[in-house]
Amino acid sequence: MHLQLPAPAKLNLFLRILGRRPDGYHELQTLFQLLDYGDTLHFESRSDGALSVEAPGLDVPERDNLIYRAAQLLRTACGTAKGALIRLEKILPAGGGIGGGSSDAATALLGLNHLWQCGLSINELATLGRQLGADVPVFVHGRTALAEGIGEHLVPVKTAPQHFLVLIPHCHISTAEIFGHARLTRDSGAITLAHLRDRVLDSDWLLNHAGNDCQALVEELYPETKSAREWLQQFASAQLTGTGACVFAAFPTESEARKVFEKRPDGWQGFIATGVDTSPAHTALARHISASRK
Ligand SMILES: C[C@@](CO)(OP(=O)(O)O)[C@H](O)COP(=O)(O)OP(=O)(O)OC[C@H]1O[C@@H](n2ccc(N)nc2=O)[C@H](O)[C@@H]1O
Ligand SMILES: Nc1ncnc2c1ncn2[C@@H]1O[C@H](COP(=O)(O)OP(=O)(O)O)[C@@H](O)[C@H]1O
Repeated sequence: MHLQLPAPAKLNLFLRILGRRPDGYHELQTLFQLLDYGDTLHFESRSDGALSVEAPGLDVPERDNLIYRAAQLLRTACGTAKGALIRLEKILPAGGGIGGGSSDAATALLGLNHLWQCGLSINELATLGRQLGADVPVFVHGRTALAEGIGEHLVPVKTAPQHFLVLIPHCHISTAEIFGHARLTRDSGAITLAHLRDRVLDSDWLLNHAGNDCQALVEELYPETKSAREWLQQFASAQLTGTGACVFAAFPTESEARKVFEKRPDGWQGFIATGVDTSPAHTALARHISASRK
């Protein structure tokens, strides 16, 4: 059987760091905005039980690929000896703060749970995904959401329809490096969830008041992220996503976003994407399941 599923990117429309836990992880408040843009995974089931992941262009050994690790975890959890060939069409930059690796892992869990008929619930898949990274559960649940804890307490929200211009500076930023840095702001006051929920439709409030606590440090360590944000800031409020490196701004229409994108300096990379409430991976899997029942 062949199955093709998207692995969408996310943006952190704001990111507040409330403190550090004894295990070194940080308590956050963030808004994960899912996008209609991302990688694609192609799955083929294999009868010989072998598992392989092809990821042309991605400089990660096969066994370290989050897709491979997700597949192994799922095989153990559901006690199957079935195999698969998974091919990754990678367009999201690694270390960009847009969740590419985490989303690939989540799509692998969703796709293989179906292909291998494991029958795990979304909550069970999210718990497995958490072992791979703090960002994996939001992609498994597949809803744009406010997140607390280390990103695992999720409250789905609807955001204003928006088109995002995302710039990809030429640097790869390690999440662990930023969270381990002595000068990271990690004492933001918590905002109550109800208060946050009232403001998710207000993009100016999000960008101007909620902010991203990683941004000042990341801009100091990686000045190319600052140059990208300052350039974008000429046209709309612009901000870093996650621990970087990507920066983004929101526009009411796609054509406004595109007009600004076309003005970017030579050699600058990026993309335009629309915010979505539901993950395209969930939509595509539901469509596949309903088509195969006919
Ligand atoms: C903070 C976010 C916001 O989206 O940054 P980005 O990676 O997207 O930039 C994510 O939640 C990251 O999630 P993810 O990239 O899956 O993180 P993990 O692999 O679990 O952790 C990488 C490292 O970051 C640190 N870390 C991560 C999440 C967190 N809430 N507190 C932390 O201190 C830990 O040091 C950990 O060793
Ligand atoms: N399928 C994958 N796609 C991208 N990165 C992966 C993948 N599997 C493992 N990785 C590793 O995970 C790291 C973080 O990737 P990614 O999730 O794209 O960045 P970020 O957390 O900044 O959004 C990469 O630098 C890479 O070493």
